[in-house]
Amino acid sequence: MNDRIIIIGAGAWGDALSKLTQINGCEPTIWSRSCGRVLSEMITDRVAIISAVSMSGVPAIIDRLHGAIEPNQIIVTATKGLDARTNLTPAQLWHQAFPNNPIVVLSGPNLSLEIQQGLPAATVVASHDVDAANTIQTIFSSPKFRVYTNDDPIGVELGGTIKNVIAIAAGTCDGLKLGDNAKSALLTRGLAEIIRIGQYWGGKPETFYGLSGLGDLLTTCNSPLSRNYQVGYGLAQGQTLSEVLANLKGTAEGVNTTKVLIQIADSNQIYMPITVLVDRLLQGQITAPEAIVALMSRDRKSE
Ligand SMILES: NC(=O)c1ccc[n+]([C@@H]2O[C@H](COP(=O)([O-])OP(=O)(O)OC[C@H]3O[C@@H](n4cnc5c(N)ncnc54)[C@H](O)[C@@H]3O)[C@@H](O)[C@H]2O)c1
Ligand SMILES: O=P(O)(O)OC[C@H](O)CO
Repeated sequence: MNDRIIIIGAGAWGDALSKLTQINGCEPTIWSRSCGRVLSEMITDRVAIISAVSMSGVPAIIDRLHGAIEPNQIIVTATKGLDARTNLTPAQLWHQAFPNNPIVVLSGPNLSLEIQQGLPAATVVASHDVDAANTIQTIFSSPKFRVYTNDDPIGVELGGTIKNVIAIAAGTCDGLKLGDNAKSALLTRGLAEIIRIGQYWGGKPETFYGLSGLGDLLTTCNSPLSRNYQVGYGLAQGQTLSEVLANLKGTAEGVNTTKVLIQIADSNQIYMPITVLVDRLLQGQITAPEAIVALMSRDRKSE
């Protein structure tokens, strides 16, 4: 299987995933927009096609691959975002375009810099196709990377995606130096919010307590390496969103994910108080201290 993997996207995550497969003796081909080669010509005979592009690039990559993928090829999506045009997840977009292919979602608490440094980590590969999940587990498993299979791809995908919104809130909380009590309250209520909308979308509640939900929430909300956390931290310092994004290395998917979540929550009456305030903060309609006051002064309720 040495050279039969292709990774699409040479950003921070595509590079880290490539390194993980190399530990197992794979020699993956990496495709990026700037490599000068035709993607559809490079996927012939690949066992797995691994997409690690940011959300904004997923529709364009799918377009490039139309008519080129064989039904037995496994599509792995490692993107953590939501499509602003359709409100679909990346795995749903891939499935819509390639309904006969096995789709595997790869997601977990996986900061790329720590993985590049050779530090240990764990992740989840989720699919309705057990054989496909097992194949991807074998490709990535190593003493540095523990890979669990899972049969709830939508739950795994949404955990890793929605936590980015809570990570923006967590960065804001730390930027304002609100302390550990406030942070724990935010993360716990943030998880409740993730489960509420995640279940509506079809995810299993227990999935959100696993690595791709709670696990990734803890990593992203506690690490200054997280770009989403950095967005919240910068806003708490009084920077505008444009100023924060201008200095950010790479993509903070939570910014666009917030917009999509607000639309879904609004049209389905799903209560998402943290997401609503993150949205208002990102839009510059409210300051970080005002967002905290608004969160704390809501109507009393039971847990
Ligand atoms: N960096 C991490 O620690 C990490 C970990 C897990 C998951 N992710 C997720 O992986 C995805 C990519 O993250 P990243 O950190 O590599 O981001 P990045 O900003 O470093 O890289 C994004 C990549 O997507 C490519 N891309 C964007 N639009 C494209 C298009 N239209 N056509 C072709 N390629 C396009 C870019 O060229 C680049 O290679 C995100 O959804 C992110 O949430 C990142
Ligand atoms: O840098 P972020 O905020 O995109 O976080 C990276 C990963 O999602 C952490 O698992």
